[in-house]
Amino acid sequence: MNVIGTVGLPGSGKGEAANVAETAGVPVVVMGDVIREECRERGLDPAEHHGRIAGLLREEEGDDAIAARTIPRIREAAEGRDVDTVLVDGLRSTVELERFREAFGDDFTLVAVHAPFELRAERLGERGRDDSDSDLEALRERDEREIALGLGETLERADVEIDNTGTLEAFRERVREVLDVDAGTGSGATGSNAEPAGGGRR
Ligand SMILES: Nc1ncnc2c1ncn2[C@@H]1O[C@H](COP(=O)(O)OP(=O)(O)OP(=O)(O)O)[C@@H](O)[C@H]1O
Repeated sequence: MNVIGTVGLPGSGKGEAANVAETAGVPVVVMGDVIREECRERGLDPAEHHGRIAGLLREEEGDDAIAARTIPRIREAAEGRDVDTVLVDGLRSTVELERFREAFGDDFTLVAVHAPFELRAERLGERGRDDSDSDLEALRERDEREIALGLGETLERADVEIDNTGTLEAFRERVREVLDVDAGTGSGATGSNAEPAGGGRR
């Protein structure tokens, strides 16, 4: 099984990469889902407590806690499906990277998605998912928080780099190349069980 992890600063294009994977029938495991689930188990609203619970999990179970909890989900995502690639969205630190390398060895590939600050700010502003993203200062703070967690160092240790400074279509094509899937049929090297691409975009 090939496990492809993505890493990138806020707004770099990780979510888009995950959309491309899903459209091509490649299962996507989102590390943040582990935290959302933990929030619910503790009776807390994830929208409000996500950051605090992520920190708490790391304190209680170690810096690799979220990666450790994600590993069985990755294996489950591939189980019973005619796929041999799984995409993992949400790596944040080298500790997590090491945990994945330990679990999957050479089958783990870290893909860094890069886009400059101004472009990310513009794209996040356009998306309107989070009002504060249109505020450059808020994005700068988010960047700093992520870098403090170890995201910068993790980016530097990527196996594959994707530059997301061109069109969305060019980016999607590059992601398909890295995932080794086709746009048209969703079949590619990951198997034939995939849904047809094209209409599945969120
Ligand atoms: N090449 C591109 N051209 C135009 N828009 C893009 C491009 N790449 C991504 N976008 C858009 O920019 C926004 C941010 O991208 P995306 O959500 O994939 O980032 P992200 O890395 O997942 O961010 P976050 O960490 O905040 O979740 C999205 O609306 C996405 O559709």
